[in-house]
This record gives sequence, C-alpha cells and structure tokens, in this order.
Amino acid sequence: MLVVDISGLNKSFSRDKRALNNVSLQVREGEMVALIGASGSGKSTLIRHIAGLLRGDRDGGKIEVFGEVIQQNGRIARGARKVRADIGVVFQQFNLVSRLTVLTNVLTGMLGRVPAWRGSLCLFTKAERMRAMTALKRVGIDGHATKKARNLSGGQQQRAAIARTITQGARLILADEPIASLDPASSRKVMNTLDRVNREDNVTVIVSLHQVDYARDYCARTIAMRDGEVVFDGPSTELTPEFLRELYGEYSSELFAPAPDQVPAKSRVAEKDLAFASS
Ligand SMILES: Nc1ncnc2c1ncn2[C@@H]1O[C@H](COP(=O)(O)OP(=O)(O)OP(=O)(O)O)[C@@H](O)[C@H]1O
Repeated sequence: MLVVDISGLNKSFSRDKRALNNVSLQVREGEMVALIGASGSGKSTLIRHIAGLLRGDRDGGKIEVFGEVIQQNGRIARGARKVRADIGVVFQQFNLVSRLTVLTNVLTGMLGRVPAWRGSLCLFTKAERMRAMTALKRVGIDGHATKKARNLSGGQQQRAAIARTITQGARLILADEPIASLDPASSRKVMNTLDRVNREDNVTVIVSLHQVDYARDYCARTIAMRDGEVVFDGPSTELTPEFLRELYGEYSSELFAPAPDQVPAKSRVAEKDLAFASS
C-alpha cells in the first residue's frame, strides 16, 4: 500500500527561487525513509507539505496520503483533516507545551479522537490515561510522566513527542530533524525509539536528518535533496562518502558527523558519560 504519493510538487517562497522543484516520490507502508540534504535543501518544506501545513504553488502538483488527496495545485483538499488524524509530526523543537506535564502532553495526541469539549478541558478517561502511560512506558520515560515537560532533557522531550504520536494512533510519523539539537547518546535513543515504532507497529516513518550516518544506520532507504530537488532515492547502503561528495560537492561536509578527533576533548568526555546515563 502506498502511504505517500507525491507528484510534481513545486513550492516558491519568492519569485526567483523554488524551495521545492518538481518533487515526485512514493513511500510504501512500513518503510522507514531518511530525508537528507544540506541546510536549506528543502527537507522541512517537503515534510510540512506532506503534513498539510504548507500549500504548494498553483502549479504545485499533488500529494496523496493513504490514498486520499491532501493537496493539489496549492489547494488543501477537503478530506485532508481526516487524514491528518493519522499523521504524527515530531519537530526539532517546540514539540511540547512546556508548562504542562509530560502525561498531559502525550494525552493531547488524543485530541483528534475525543469530543472537543473534553479535549479543551483536558478531561481524559482512565482508559485514555492508561493508553498514554503505556506509550510513555514504550519510549522508556514513564517515570517522568508527572514532571513538567520543560524539566525533561531534549532527548526525553523528543521521546515524549513520539509517545504522543503512539497515543494518537498515527500510521505515518513525519519527524523533522528530531535529533538535530541532541548529543549523540540522546540521538541514538530517539532514533531507536522511532525504529521500534516502525518495526513493532508497522508505522511508516519519514525522518529528516542532517547527518548521513544515522540515515545509513536506521533507514533502508534514503532520499537526498539538493536545492529543492530529489537528487538521490535508493538504498542507504549506496551512500558512501565518495558518492556523497560527488552528489553534494561543496555542501557535502555538512552531511558527515565530525570525526572524534575534531570534537573538543571536553565534549568527548561528556559524550562518553552520556552514553552510560539512564533516560
Ligand atoms: N517560511 C519561509 N519563508 C521564506 N523562505 C523559506 C521559508 N521556509 C523555508 N524557506 C526557504 O526554502 C528553502 C528550503 O528550506 P528548508 O527549511 O525546507 O530546508 P531544510 O533542508 O529543512 O534546511 P535545514 O536543514 O537548515 O532545516 C530555503 O532556501 C529556505 O530559506
């Protein structure tokens, strides 16, 4: 089954430059696909279009999700709202409401599925709370359920955001640079969590990443973008450093994590400590 089907997607924020240029791609159910590219290549813009948060140009092509048209030629389709209930989005930052507890944040995943009056008052049933707690347990942070979201580390917040998509019952997760501001140990935990949700629940995942190492380690398929165009779509195993250097030219250095000897000694120690830290 096709989960995402994009044909001829164009997006211009200004007259002289297209942020997305004739993007066409398909993603099948159960895939975990990495979206890589240098800064400004169009990863976030593409993800926002699939989520129905941005509209393409008037000649902007078509996006279907789960067989339903989400948008076509710059118009959001009528059925988009219903489809959005099945799409969970995890952003790089601002994922959670910082003053609310972790549990309440995760419960907001249910908002599309409970009556509006109950949702607005944050009145959730015991079964709904249990569902949220189960999701928190699965991502390994149930011990933090009653804490305010702002008191969690960046990695824990991202895992809470993934727990929210589990509670939502999302069948497609769009993760927009979920590990961009995390240390390596936290990044692994977040990627492991996405990987488990993908494998255990057959949830389709599209995850944009700055660095190619994570794409190779976690995703069988990678889509690479440059200047708003798809320049590679294939097995992640083909993403050798030589291939990427050729593909990205001057931008290629952005795609690799710094070698350990390029990281200042102080942060190397912190990294080592974090690798053994619990959640
Ligand atoms: N709201 C906006 N208004 C104007 N231009 C925008 C807007 N959002 C994105 N762009 C432009 O569109 C292009 C693609 O940006 P996008 O954020 O999608 O890239 P990206 O690959 O996600 O980059 P990064 O990895 O730095 O997040 C860039 O040239 C960017 O400046």
